[in-house]
Amino acid sequence: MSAIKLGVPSKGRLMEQTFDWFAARGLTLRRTGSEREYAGAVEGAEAVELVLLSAGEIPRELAAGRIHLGVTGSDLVREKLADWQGQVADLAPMGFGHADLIIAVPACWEDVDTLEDLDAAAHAFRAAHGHRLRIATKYHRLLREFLAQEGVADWQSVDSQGATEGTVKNLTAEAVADITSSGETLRANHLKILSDGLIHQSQATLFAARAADWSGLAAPFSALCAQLGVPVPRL
Ligand SMILES: Nc1ncnc2c1ncn2[C@@H]1O[C@H](COP(=O)(O)OP(=O)(O)OP(=O)(O)O)[C@@H](O)[C@H]1O
Ligand SMILES: O=P(O)(O)OC[C@H]1O[C@H](OP(=O)(O)OP(=O)(O)O)[C@H](O)[C@@H]1O
Repeated sequence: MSAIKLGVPSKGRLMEQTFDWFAARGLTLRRTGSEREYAGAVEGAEAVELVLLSAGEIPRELAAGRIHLGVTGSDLVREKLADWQGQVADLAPMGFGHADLIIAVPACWEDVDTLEDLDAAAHAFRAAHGHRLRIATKYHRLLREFLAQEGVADWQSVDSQGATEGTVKNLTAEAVADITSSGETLRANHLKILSDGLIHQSQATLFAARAADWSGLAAPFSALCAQLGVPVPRL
């Protein structure tokens, strides 16, 4: 018999809080095998199979229909999938994994507090240096869409897959677009958030894949949605 494949983050706080969220709804998810083996089991629901994946890969697995359901950050789905709403249905915000995707600039840039100021600074920067102001990020799509919508021009993104706040000190970027939760990393790196520089408020979210093969799964899926207390989406 086919089963509903549920993809969840394979490690860390996101995995533990995901397990807790399902446990509160009567579903026991657990890792099986050795501590390092990415195998899992589900108890308490019919025809649900656990797939442990990197949080960053869950959007792609959903889009490809290789998993039916997936838990990951709402930021990652928006960043990794073009037309994300055409590819997945948003079933439930889960109330953890909160983080803000923001734009920050050096704290010593006294004249730059807003996106309008950033736009002016970017024009001045290009005139002075002959190349565009660099914003380091791993959220290229969200940053591009946000700044286009807000009318900021004359900037370029540079890729940074980690330690993004360090790029300004290392002189590989003038500004950053990254996730923050406590704000400690920004403060420690002498960066300040633009007052209107909030791109997305992210949290862990349960998504359903439109491209997955749902044939024969309508009954277990309805039962699962009822158990989780979420409406059955139109896929
Ligand atoms: N400091 C933070 N506080 C809260 N949430 C965070 C923080 N940093 C990242 N997140 C969120 O955690 C999720 C996973 O982030 P990220 O892609 O960095 O995963 P990772 O831990 O590097 O895992 P993997 O490499 O397995 O994908 C994202 O949705 C992100 O918004
Ligand atoms: O506001 P704070 O509470 O200080 O958290 C923000 C930091 O957390 C994340 O990094 P992570 O630890 O995931 O490492 P990364 O640099 O590899 O992304 C994010 O990229 C920030 O660097």
